[in-house]
Amino acid sequence: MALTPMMQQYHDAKQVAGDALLLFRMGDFYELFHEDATKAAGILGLSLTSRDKGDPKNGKEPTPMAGFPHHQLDQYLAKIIAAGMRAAVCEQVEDPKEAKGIVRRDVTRIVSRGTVTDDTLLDPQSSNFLLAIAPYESSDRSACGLAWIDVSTGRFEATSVDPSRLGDELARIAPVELLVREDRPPLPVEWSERRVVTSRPPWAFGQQAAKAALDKHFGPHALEGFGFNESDAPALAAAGAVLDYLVETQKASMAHIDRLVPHRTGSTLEIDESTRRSLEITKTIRDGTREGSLWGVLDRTITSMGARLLGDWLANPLTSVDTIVARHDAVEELLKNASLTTALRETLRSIYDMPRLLARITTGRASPRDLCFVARTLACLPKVKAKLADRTSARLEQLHTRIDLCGGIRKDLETALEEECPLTAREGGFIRSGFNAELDEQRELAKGGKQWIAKYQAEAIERTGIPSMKIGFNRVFGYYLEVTHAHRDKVPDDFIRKQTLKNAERYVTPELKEYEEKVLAAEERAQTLEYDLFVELRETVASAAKRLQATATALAEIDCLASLAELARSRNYVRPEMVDQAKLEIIGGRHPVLDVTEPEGTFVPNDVACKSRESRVESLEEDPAEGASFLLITGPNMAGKSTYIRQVALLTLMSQVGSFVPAEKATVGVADRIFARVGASDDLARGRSTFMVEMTETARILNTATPRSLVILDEIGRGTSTYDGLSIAWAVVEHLHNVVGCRTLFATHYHELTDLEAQLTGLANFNVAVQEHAGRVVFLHRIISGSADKSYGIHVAQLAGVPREVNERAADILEQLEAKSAQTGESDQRYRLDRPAKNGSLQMTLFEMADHPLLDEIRELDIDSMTPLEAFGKLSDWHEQLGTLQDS
Ligand SMILES: Nc1ncnc2c1ncn2[C@@H]1O[C@H](COP(=O)(O)OP(=O)(O)OP(=O)(O)O)[C@@H](O)[C@H]1O
Repeated sequence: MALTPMMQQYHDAKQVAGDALLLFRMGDFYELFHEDATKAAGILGLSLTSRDKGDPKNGKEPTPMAGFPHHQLDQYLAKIIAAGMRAAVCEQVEDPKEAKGIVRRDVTRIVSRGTVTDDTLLDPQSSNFLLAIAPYESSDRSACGLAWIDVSTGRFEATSVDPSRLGDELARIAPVELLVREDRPPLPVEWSERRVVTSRPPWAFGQQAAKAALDKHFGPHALEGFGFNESDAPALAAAGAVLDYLVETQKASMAHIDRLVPHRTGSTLEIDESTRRSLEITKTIRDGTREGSLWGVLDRTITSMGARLLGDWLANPLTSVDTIVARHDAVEELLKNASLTTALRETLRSIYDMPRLLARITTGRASPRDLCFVARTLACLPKVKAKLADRTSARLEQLHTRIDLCGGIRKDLETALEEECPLTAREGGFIRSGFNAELDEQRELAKGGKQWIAKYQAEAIERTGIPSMKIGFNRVFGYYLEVTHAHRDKVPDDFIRKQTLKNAERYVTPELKEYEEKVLAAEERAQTLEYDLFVELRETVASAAKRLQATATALAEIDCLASLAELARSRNYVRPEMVDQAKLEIIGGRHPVLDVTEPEGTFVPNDVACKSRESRVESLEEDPAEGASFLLITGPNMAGKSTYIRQVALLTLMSQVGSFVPAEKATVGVADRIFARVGASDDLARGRSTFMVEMTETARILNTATPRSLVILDEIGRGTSTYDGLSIAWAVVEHLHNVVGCRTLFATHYHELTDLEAQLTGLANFNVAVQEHAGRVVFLHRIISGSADKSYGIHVAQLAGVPREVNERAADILEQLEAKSAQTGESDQRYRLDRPAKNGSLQMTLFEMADHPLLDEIRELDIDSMTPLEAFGKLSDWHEQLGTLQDS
């Protein structure tokens, strides 16, 4: 059956929309049809109706249909986006009055999580990145290009990474939507969950398509100017893919995306996905929220752009001492000058989210209110600039210079706009009177006309003696005089009847028509003029977008620095001394989150001192008693081991972000990478057990840590049997101490490991002090030198409410086991790993297996040629064989 012209138009639009829900504008409604209508009815709570009755004879079902009034578009877009779907908005693109035949319609934009620009659909405090992943393979290289755009601010960056680092980069950038090649296997669940994943054809990721898209947008040769080179081919392929997608779906000017910034590894601290999660830098492990994370505690910013920048700083701590020190200098100046900081923060309260306003202005989606917000922000700039006039630190000096007052634009906006402006330009009334003579004239005419109509009504009442007669207006007849049936006989002859209602008649007169034309024409003219003036103003601001954006970036940074100063003041933080050596000395350090959440004064501060093997060797020549590189921390459950080691990692990270730290004194050597393996987590989604996850992460640390890194490890080897676990922990300690030599804090319950202090010169034992009082333990949370005497596991079980008889039985068993082990001379170290210094090969001393053939294999093993993961695999293998042997 042939389609009606309108349904043909619908089908054409649906081709463009693809899998996005097509919102098809029909008069004052957006309608959805077919499958889209059925889906929308479920997601959006719309009632499902049908457009026709179908054709039962030919087996044709009625066409499902659902819709909503046009003014509710934003509300429904928000729901569609929240449901992780995309929506294609198909508008009427010509005036129905002027249409010959059916009105023309076009898909004007495709909206998804990663392409929204409306404030109502965005999280003010987070960037909203759309990220493309471009797989890249050449004869000598396999890489992944990544490019991410925040359309709501215009930020655009790209990088090339080794495919193994893809998860880390996704955790760092935290995009909301991913563009992937449709012919590649689906991404692992943990990368795609809570994100929209949009498939794109392979050609979209090709080098040629990318070059064409980038050249078209930025102009030829712009990329070299941005600092890209030949080795960046994967990054550029991704950049082209993401830009091309925007051009295709947004159909608006993307002029605000005026730069593509290369992201270079090495300039920022490398933090892998699991470390980011374990340290709870931007969200908590428990519920994935900002509240309770480091970001939540640190953020005292006033503006949304400041909050986003701080999030960005936390995701990308610095590695250059000079740049970090420049931030610390600025924070210190603001901390010392409290009145300046208070005044700056007060002014920032009147500043709006400029990057997002500018994005809407340059893409032509701004409202008069957006322009009004720009004007208000510009009005604050002289105050901010004046306040920074006497600054002394280099960074504040630079920021002061970067604030461009944009006086001309401010004056234009202030003379043109009313104090309060409406949300849509069509509402009108936002241009000040006196700004444009023609507009004033038309407004007067329209106003005068309305007064005339009121007067005409009064005169008509007097002339006819019909007191209830009133003048009304509708779109069909324009102005009319309404007379109830009771007064019909008093209607004069010059009234022309137009419409009969149930209780009344409607009439027009020649005079009424004449004035109506004048009024309506004036109103329409005023509206058009006002809209044109609005577009002109919008363009004035858009043409200065670059200057305004640079000023906005400076304001965001001032907000961040002032926020760090305010935090340092209110929480009593100190400035860390940054050094270019791999050492760390903290006195009276506190965990930044527990410091806030624990009752005031109850958190017990602790010290730390360690330095990498290299720095230790250097300083040993001066002072043989200089600190260790490897701190082994034992202590009862619940004593505070994990808290302590995390605290050390967090204080290092905070220092490199530019923040002061919760401590009495801190000297921090810049780390190139921080690794945290804290707490057991499994990854059932990828079919990996807790132990497998632990080993993969551990292997990665051993393979990638450098002498400049900081490693914190908690309970390594806990996910397997005691001896396997101990063997692995042992080997890990040796590798980190002997081979890597980086600063390491290792919390463990394997007391056997404390014996290593005698063999490994850079290893020092620490434990967490407890007091035993009337059979109960009291946790002092104080880290002291030396190893713990026992685990107090049973005491903790008692604290946790394990029934008394179970606890007593456990204590009984423990006693018997200890007695047995004393008798036989056996200890947990039966299967200890022994590394003869001579050939460096790892051997296992299996006391009970003197003649087992496995021993030869073990003796011959060249551990140095294996990766740690291979070595662990081998160990597990042996233990398994040993187990079978013992069982038989
Ligand atoms: N320095 C401290 N001051 C005050 N309270 C602390 C301190 N350190 C830890 N705590 C408290 O002790 C609790 C347990 O700490 P943590 O989880 O670090 O212990 P743990 O030794 O790692 O335990 P387990 O071995 O059972 O994992 C924390 O939740 C915290 O409330």
